[in-house]
Amino acid sequence: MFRSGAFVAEHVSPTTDEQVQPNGVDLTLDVVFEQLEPGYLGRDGKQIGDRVARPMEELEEKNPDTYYLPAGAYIARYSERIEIPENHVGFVYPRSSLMRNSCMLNTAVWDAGYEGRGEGLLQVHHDIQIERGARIAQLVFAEADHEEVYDGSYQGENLE
Ligand SMILES: O=c1ccn([C@H]2C[C@H](O)[C@@H](COP(=O)(O)OP(=O)(O)OP(=O)(O)O)O2)c(=O)[nH]1
Repeated sequence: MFRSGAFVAEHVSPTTDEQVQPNGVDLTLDVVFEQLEPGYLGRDGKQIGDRVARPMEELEEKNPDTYYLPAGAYIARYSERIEIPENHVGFVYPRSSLMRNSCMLNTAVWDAGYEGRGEGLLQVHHDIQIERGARIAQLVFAEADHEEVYDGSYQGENLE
């Protein structure tokens, strides 16, 4: 069973009322990165290729914190700290308005016990402007059995 947005919100911080949806919680954009160097996935290890934060365009004075993203692939970091509670698994979907603007967020599985500010693959198929802090995604929780909790290399990532 999928949990309510109100339940998900107990595990996402900070959140505003606007972010809490019937079935999940909207996540907002913090930083957009562009990968510069090849990564590596081996049988025993992995490496994330070097990346650089995209500059923000000062398009208009009233709206300075805006990314102008030409078509391409980017890594988007979410602003919110997320905890996946035991007996749950998390999934992130793109916000429909992102998709309707010819862009997509590709995401992986969020494991029980994970805590951090995670990332997603932002695919831009048509140039788009996204303000820092804009809602781009939605996190949902499903109940799930598991034996252990997450203890991988991304545990606690991007928490200051
Ligand atoms: O779209 C996603 C999906 C997951 N995560 C977070 C939560 C998840 O629990 C963690 C690790 O994901 P995964 O287990 O797929 O990573 P891995 O590549 O297998 O690395 P490791 O074995 O170090 O965990 O990354 C994200 O930030 N974005």
